[in-house]
Amino acid sequence: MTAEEGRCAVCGVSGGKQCGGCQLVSYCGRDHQRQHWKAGHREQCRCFKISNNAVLGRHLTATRPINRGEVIYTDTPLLLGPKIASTAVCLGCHRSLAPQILQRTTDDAPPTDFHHCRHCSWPLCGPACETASQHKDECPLLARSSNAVRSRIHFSPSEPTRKESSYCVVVPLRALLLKRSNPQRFQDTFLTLESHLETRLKTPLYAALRSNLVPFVRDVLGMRPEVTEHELLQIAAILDTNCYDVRLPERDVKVRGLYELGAMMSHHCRPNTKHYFDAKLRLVVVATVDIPKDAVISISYSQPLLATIQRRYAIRQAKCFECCCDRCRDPTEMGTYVGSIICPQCRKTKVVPFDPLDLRSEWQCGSRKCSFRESAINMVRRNELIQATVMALSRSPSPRDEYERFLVTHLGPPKDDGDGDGVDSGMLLHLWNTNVLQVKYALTQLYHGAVDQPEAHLRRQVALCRDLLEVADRLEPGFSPFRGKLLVALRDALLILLGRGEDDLSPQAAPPVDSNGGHVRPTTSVTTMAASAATTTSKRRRQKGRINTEIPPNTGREKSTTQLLQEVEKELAEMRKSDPTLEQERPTENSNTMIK
Ligand SMILES: C[S@@+](CC[C@H](N)C(=O)[O-])C[C@H]1O[C@@H](n2cnc3c(N)ncnc32)[C@H](O)[C@@H]1O
Repeated sequence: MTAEEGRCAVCGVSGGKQCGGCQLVSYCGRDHQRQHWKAGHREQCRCFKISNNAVLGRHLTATRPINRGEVIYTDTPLLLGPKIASTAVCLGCHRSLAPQILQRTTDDAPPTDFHHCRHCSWPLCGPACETASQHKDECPLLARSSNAVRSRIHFSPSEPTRKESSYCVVVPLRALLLKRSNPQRFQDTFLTLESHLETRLKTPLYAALRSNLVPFVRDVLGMRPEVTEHELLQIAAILDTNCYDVRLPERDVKVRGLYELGAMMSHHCRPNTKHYFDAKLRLVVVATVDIPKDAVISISYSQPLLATIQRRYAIRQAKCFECCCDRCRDPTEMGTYVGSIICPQCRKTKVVPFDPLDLRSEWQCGSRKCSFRESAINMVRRNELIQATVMALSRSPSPRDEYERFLVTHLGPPKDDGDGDGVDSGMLLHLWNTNVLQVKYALTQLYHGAVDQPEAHLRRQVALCRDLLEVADRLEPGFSPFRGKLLVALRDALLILLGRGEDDLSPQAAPPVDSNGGHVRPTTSVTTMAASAATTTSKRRRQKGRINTEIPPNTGREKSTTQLLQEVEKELAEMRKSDPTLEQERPTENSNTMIK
């Protein structure tokens, strides 16, 4: 009985009230609605359905309009366990093991080894985890590998977070245990998931799995009668195509999880949902924007600040398909030009791909008056060089200062090269180029946190967050994790500024470079120069109506600290309602340049 027919799902009488959850069934009144709920609608009541088409395969579509912030579903893991290469992790509770030893280590108590399970020898946090539900069924099988594992996984003081590839056997083994305990579910759910096995078999990873995973499971663990080589590799491929990285900040580790509904989510580079994992490691999917009825419900398998070539490459490698979403098809990437550089020939306009979906397609200067052309491969090489520089900076002893220097070097302090356009012609990056964005985002995480920061740093943080929020609005709008993290960083900087009585955010109110009252560390000149370079260059370019004209002016610049803080707090309060993890992860000095 459908809502359209308007008849009560229980008694068939003309009913006036629709189920608010799915809007697919109607009731004559509350009693029958309750009765129907208990009789099974509880499990069926969803705001989405599984659809299928030639491009996406199976995917989720909305069966009614879904509001921004609504939880779309919560999904329990079908399988969970260590990643293919993992730092030492407890197979019982999935806690990282090295931090526990390091905490106990003192001058008097030198580092020891992990606790090794008394039955199978695999490392665990302690005796209690030997009988944990995750571990107890696999333990007798893993015991057959005890000699090999003891010599391979042990605590190494010089490399406490070394990744160990032996962990690649654990989740496939757990899949085989599912096959034993629930053959129907294994057959009907697990084995129907997409694997891209044929493509994966041609990769070096699968060559390695064939020579490591297969003999380990079939010969060492003695499962030859239960599983063929083909089935084992298919299991590995299904896991690689469908697993989520489950970040467990409080356990200091990332594991992989397979979720039945989660595995039905298709990808979009500008997704309409986000997800988090609750205390029971369930996957919770939340709408980040309003989703109309019948729209595809998507997540992103990638990172928003990567350029199209980089995202498509990463997706092809990890998930074996070519993304052709709106953002990938748009040479300007929703007006952000994340993958572009400024034309090395005319220095006035950005270089964009002729066909962003074709790697053989040329890139060309956006100006019709300029003849500059470059192959995609050369664009990739240029980008890789800059990327390598950024990666090196992230490993330097003082990444924050190095990042600021990078911005000064690549965006340039405002200096005129004399050609009359007010723009330094040496600089090929622009304010929203992928490398610049990665560096700016890393800076927001590095500036975040210290209450005793100099005012110049706080103002810099505010400016960086507001700039990146404009990017977020184009690339991951609404309640996205990217916007959430920026809003939290912005809120904290504004709170400190306000606490110091600084209610004026206009550039004129910023302290001059040389009069910081002893607050500012030697890095300030770089900070201030970078901030000033970014705003002035951008202003000049906008005024010139050429480079960066597509970047809208920061209209909120004149707002007072109080006003801006109120707006940010309001949005965060809305976001928090459906995402308790919003403020969970605090940045550290090691925050890298990637968002997820
Ligand atoms: C997690 S699964 C999603 C469910 C899968 N479509 C199915 O039918 O089982 C991921 C796979 O779905 C397909 N897929 C997801 N998003 C896609 C997209 N935007 N374009 C093309 N294929 C996509 C790819 O084959 C990808 O490897």
